[in-house]
Parts: sequence; structure tokens; C-alpha cells
Amino acid sequence: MISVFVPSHITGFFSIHDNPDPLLKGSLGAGVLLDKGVITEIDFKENFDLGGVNDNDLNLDSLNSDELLIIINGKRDEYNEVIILKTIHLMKKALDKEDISLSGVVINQIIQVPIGCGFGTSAASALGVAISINELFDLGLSLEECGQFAHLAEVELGTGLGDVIAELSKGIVLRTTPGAPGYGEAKSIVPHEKTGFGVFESLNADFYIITKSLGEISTASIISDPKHKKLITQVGEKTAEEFNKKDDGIVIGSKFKNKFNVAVDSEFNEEETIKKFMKSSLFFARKTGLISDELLELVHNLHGKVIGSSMAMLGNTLFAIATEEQKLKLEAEYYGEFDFYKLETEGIRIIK
Ligand SMILES: Nc1ncnc2c1ncn2[C@@H]1O[C@H](COP(=O)(O)OP(=O)(O)O)[C@@H](O)[C@H]1O
Ligand SMILES: CC(C)(COP(=O)(O)O)[C@@H](O)C(=O)O
Repeated sequence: MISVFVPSHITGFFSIHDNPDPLLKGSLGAGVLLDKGVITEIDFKENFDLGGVNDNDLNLDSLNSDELLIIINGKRDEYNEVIILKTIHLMKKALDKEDISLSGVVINQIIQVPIGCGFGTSAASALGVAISINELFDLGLSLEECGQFAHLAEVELGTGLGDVIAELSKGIVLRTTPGAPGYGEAKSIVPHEKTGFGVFESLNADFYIITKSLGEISTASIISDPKHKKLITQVGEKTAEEFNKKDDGIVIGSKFKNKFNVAVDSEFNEEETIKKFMKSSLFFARKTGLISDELLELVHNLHGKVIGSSMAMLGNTLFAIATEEQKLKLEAEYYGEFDFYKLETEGIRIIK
């Protein structure tokens, strides 16, 4: 069996960049990767242990039929399988070329975070499907090419713009050119890009993401609405400009060389960068009017207890980033009220 883990991605701020070519259409902005996301398992039915799947929809007929079987969180899920079917449809040419059919295949997805709440689960689902099919059938596609199918599925359904390219990265991700992987550009700003000499390898990446989801927001309804689109892009571009400014002494991913001729950022400070990212995210959430009063109250309550907090784009979800010490205190104070994740620093994992 092939198993693929794709981290979830919470966007803090973004701007929308249209293009007639869907591979170039996308968003700019910044977000954070979590150590929980979507696990996609794939194999042929005869090799698959469906013992743990206990659902009325999965009757003997569907188990005995030769059709592709998609299971999401232990059951059939016609709504959430749309992104999976879209990705497979887009891969049809690549599959037909090798004379490959998906009949008799099982795709089992475990979605570890809330769906539709701004965690980029649709992108993680699409990416997991493209990568796992590529692995199972040895299609020889690169991760970037798999990402292009996932990006196209997202853009066509209106479920996301920049999550796919971000989910191929690590830590806190800044998107600098819009588009699919291989067309757009994104860089990991925390933990800091490593130099060839591994200078930053030991930098502290013990940061935690704290969330509370109050409900879903339909991403498609916001990003296809002209009024929202205009405001999001105006505010998103202004936010990114401020975020990238260096006059506050906070270095975001730039480099200079030290006396040993090794590229380092002596001024670079992970916690300050996170603080700036969260401040920018809250500015964006407020100025676009996307954040509800309920979420603002939570932001207010967490003030001083975390590095910063804001709204997950696009879901009715609060997200905060905290140090280990802050996280331990919060766990004790708000027992059971929040979900806790670690900042994802490894990225996508494929287990064969
Ligand atoms: N217009 C739609 N039609 C069908 N399914 C949709 C549609 N929009 C979203 N979905 C499904 O809902 C899920 C969540 O999508 P999305 O709103 O992008 O959430 P998230 O914020 O978690 O990325 C996906 O699995 C996707 O397949
Ligand atoms: C914010 C969003 C447009 C949607 O994110 P989600 O609702 O999590 O699918 C994202 O894809 C981005 O471009 O930053």
C-alpha cells in the first residue's frame, strides 16, 4: 500500500491573481503548515484491509464491484469526494497514455483537520490523490507535475488558489509568484531556508498552532464574488507590502554573507517573523471585514498568551501561533477548548 501525508495549510493573508491560464492563476500571501493534514492510502481492493471501515454505504455490492472505491474518514462521502474525482479526471490523459484504469482501486483518505474551515483540505486531498496515483502506477511524474493537477482541480472547483504550492513547502510559507507548482513561487520563511553549510539546521522550530473552528465558509462563494475579490486583493497586496518591508529591522528571508563567506541572516529571528506574520494576518482579516465579532473576541482573549492570532482564510476558524511555553500554559488554562498542532517542518511524506 502507498500512503501519502500532505500537511494542512492555513492562509493568514492573500491577494487573488487572475489569469486566463489556470496554471498561472493563483494567489499571493502567506500561511502556515500544520503537522496534521490529509493522509491518502491507495491500493488494489484485494490488498486493502477494509476491516476498519464500518459504514452502511459500504455494502457488499460496493466492495465486490470493480469500480474505484473512495472512502473518506471511514465512509462514502459524495460531497467531499468531488475534489478527488476532479483530480482523477484531470489525470485521465496521463493514465490513458499508459493504458491504466482505476477499476479495482481503493482510495482511503483520512482528513485529520476540520473540512471547509480554512485548513486547505481540498488542496491536500487533491495533492494526496495525484501523488498516490503517480506512485501506485509508476507514472514517473515529478512532485511539481502532481501539484499541477491538484492546482488545476482547485482552480476549476473554486476551492483554493495558493494552498497546493504552499503545501509542497515547509513551516511558514510566503508565496511570491502566483500559480501552480513549477509556475508560481513560494518560499519557506520559518524555519529559515538552510544554507549549503547547514548553518540554520539547529534553529528552533518548536512553535505550535492553536485553532478553534466555529464553522465552515464556502471558499468558492468568496473568491468568485467580484466585491470580495476586489477588496481581498487591495488589502492583501497592501498587507504583503508591509510584511516584506525591512524598516522595522525584521528580516524576512533575505541573506548576506558572514566573514566565513557563509550566507546567514544574523538579524533573522524566527519569533519576530512569526509575530509580524500574525500581525499582518490580523490586519488583513480586519480590513477585509472577513473576521466575525465572535472570532475577534477570541483574538482579544488570547492577547498576550500567544505570539499572535487571527482568522484562518477562508473558514470561520481562529488560529494562533505560540511558543512551547505558551502552549503548555494554554493547554492547562483552556483544557479541551482548542486544538493544538505543531508547526510542520518536514513537509509531504510518501510511505511505500
Ligand atoms: N462547489 C463545490 N462542489 C462540490 N464540493 C465542494 C465544493 N466546494 C467545496 N467542496 C468540497 O468541500 C471540501 C472543502 O473545500 P474547501 O472549501 O476548499 O475547504 P478547505 O477550507 O478545507 O480547503 C472539499 O473536499 C471539496 O471537495
Ligand atoms: C485562502 C484560499 C483562497 C482558500 O483556502 P481554503 O479555504 O483553506 O481552501 C487559499 O487557497 C489561498 O490562496 O491562500
